[in-house]
Amino acid sequence: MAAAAATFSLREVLVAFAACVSEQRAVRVDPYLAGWKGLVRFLNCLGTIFSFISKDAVTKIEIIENYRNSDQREKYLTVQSMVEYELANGLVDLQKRSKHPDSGCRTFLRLHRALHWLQMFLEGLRTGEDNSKTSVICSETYNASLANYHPWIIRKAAGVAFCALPTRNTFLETMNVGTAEEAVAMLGEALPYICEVYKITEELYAQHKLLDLT
Ligand SMILES: CCCCCCCC/C=C\CCCCCCCC(=O)N[C@@H](COP(=O)(O)O)[C@H](O)/C=C/CCCCCCCCCCCCC
Repeated sequence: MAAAAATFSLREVLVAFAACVSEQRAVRVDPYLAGWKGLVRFLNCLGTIFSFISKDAVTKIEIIENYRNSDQREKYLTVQSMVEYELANGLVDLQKRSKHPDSGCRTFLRLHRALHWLQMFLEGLRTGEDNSKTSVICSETYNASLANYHPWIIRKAAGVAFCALPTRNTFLETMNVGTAEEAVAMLGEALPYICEVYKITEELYAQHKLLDLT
């Protein structure tokens, strides 16, 4: 775990999410994906029991990266331009998944919902007692957010994986920031950026009635 953990840096994740919001309050896709990639690296340090989660996150990241590497890459520069482009060109399955099963809007929504969980989880870690259990913080925040969109079998598998999480202090020390106290301070620095990205995206998706894409 120690060698793999060395490749993760909470600072890099913070910098990525800090770079997401433009002066016009648009959410830039590239740093958003870079933030998620950093988080997936961290998840991979925690053991193979989390592989099914990181694989799904990587699949979603790659779908959007493919749009960013396509001829239409400029349309996918920000979440705002992606929504505008895909809606204007009928590229989103609004009722049920059919002709455009992996639209940018649908795929981004999955990461956006996961960002809500992340926001609550990091806040729980930040404010938790020294001896609190990461597994409890994780399952409580998961049940209050992402679990609402997952079938029983995924919820069950996630619940089993959470039991393998280390204690809060070991978890904080794995973040490569220094002591647990220093990691808590950096979480306090990172959270406002993550919250802002979440809030802007949530408003955009609500405005276009995209929050329930199946
Ligand atoms: C700052 C460092 C500390 C925090 C470290 C957190 C690391 C988290 C890294 C990645 C989180 C995973 C993001 C998962 C995205 C899930 C997207 C999703 O909801 N997918 C489902 C729906 O997709 P479609 O079928 O509609 O295409 C899919 O069914 C999900 C499958 C996999 C299971 C997802 C379980 C998510 C649990 C999230 C908690 C992660 C626990 C991390 C422990 C620290």
